[in-house]
Amino acid sequence: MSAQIINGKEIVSSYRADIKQQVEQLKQQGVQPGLAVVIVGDDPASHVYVRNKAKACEEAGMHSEVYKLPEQTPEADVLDLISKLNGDQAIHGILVQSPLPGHISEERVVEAIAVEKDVDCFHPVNVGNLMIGKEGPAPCTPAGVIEILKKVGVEIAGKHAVVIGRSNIVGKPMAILLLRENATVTVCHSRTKNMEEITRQADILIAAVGKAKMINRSHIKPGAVVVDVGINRLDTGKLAGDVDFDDVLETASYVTPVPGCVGPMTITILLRNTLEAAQCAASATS
Ligand SMILES: Nc1nc2c(c(=O)[nH]1)N[C@@H](CN(C=O)c1ccc(C(=O)N[C@@H](CCC(=O)O)C(=O)O)cc1)CN2
Repeated sequence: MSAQIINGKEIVSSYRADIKQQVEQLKQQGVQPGLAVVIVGDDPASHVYVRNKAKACEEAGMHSEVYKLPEQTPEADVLDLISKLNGDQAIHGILVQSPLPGHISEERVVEAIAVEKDVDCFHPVNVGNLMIGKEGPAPCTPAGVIEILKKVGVEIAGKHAVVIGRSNIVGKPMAILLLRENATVTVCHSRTKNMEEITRQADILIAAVGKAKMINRSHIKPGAVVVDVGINRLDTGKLAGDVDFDDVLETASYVTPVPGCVGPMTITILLRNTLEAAQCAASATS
C-alpha cells in the first residue's frame, strides 16, 4: 500500500476562496473584517508566520495591521497596545504571536485580549467554552486538522485517534476537538511509557511533538491516517515535520506533507475566525 499524500494546497485554496466571498458580502454591508497581529522580538520563524498571516488577510480582502515590537518591550507596553486594539472598531481579531520573550507573561497578555476578539482561542473563557462544547472560536491548528480530515473524507466518529503532544496550542485542544467528533482519544506525551504500543493502535495519528522525523513506520498501524503538525528546521535549512514522511509512506493510508498542509490550514482557520468575529460584531450593531 502507498499512502495518499493529502493535497494541502488544494484544500486551503478552496477554503480561502469561500472566505474571500464571505468577506466581500460583509464589506457590502459596510464591515471589513480586520486582524491585528502583535509580534515581540526577532524570532525569524515567527516573523515568517506573521508575514504569511498578513498576506493571507490581504488576499482575502481583510484589513490587516502588524505591530512589530522590539525584544526588550516591557510587558506593560504590550498590554497597553492590546487595550487600544480592544477598543478599535476596525479590528475584529487580535493575535499575539507565540512564543513571547521570557520577561512577558503569555497568560497576562492572552487574558488582556477581549474575549470576542480572541481569534486564536487562547483566552481562558474561550478555552472553557471549547471544553464544554459552547459556540465560539476553535484554536487554529487543531481546527485546521479537523477540516483537513473532513475534506479528505476520513471518518472520525468511533475511530481511535492518538494525539502525540499535550501543548495548550495543539495537543490539548486537538484532543477536545476529536472528542467532539466522537473519536476515542488517547493523548501521549514525553512521559508516556511504551508509546509505540499505543500509537500502533491509532486509526488516526496526530503528531505534535516538536522533534523532526521522530515518528516512523514502527509507530503506525497499517492503513492509519497520519497528520503531521510539526514544523522543524533542519541544519540543512529545509523544513521537516515530526513524521519521517518517506518512512511511513508504505504503511499509512493518508499522510499530510510538511511544508504545505497543516501550516497554511492554520492560517486559513485564523481567517475564518476573524471573519466570524466580524460577522458577530456586525450583527450586534445592526
Ligand atoms: N498566536 C499564535 N502563535 C503561534 C501559533 C498560533 O496558532 N497562534 N502557532 C504556531 C505557529 N503558526 C502560527 O502562528 C504557524 C506555523 C506555521 C505556518 C505555516 O504556514 N507553515 C508553512 C511553512 C512556513 C515556512 O516556510 O516556515 C507550512 O507548513 O507549509 C503557519 C502558522 C506557533 N505560534
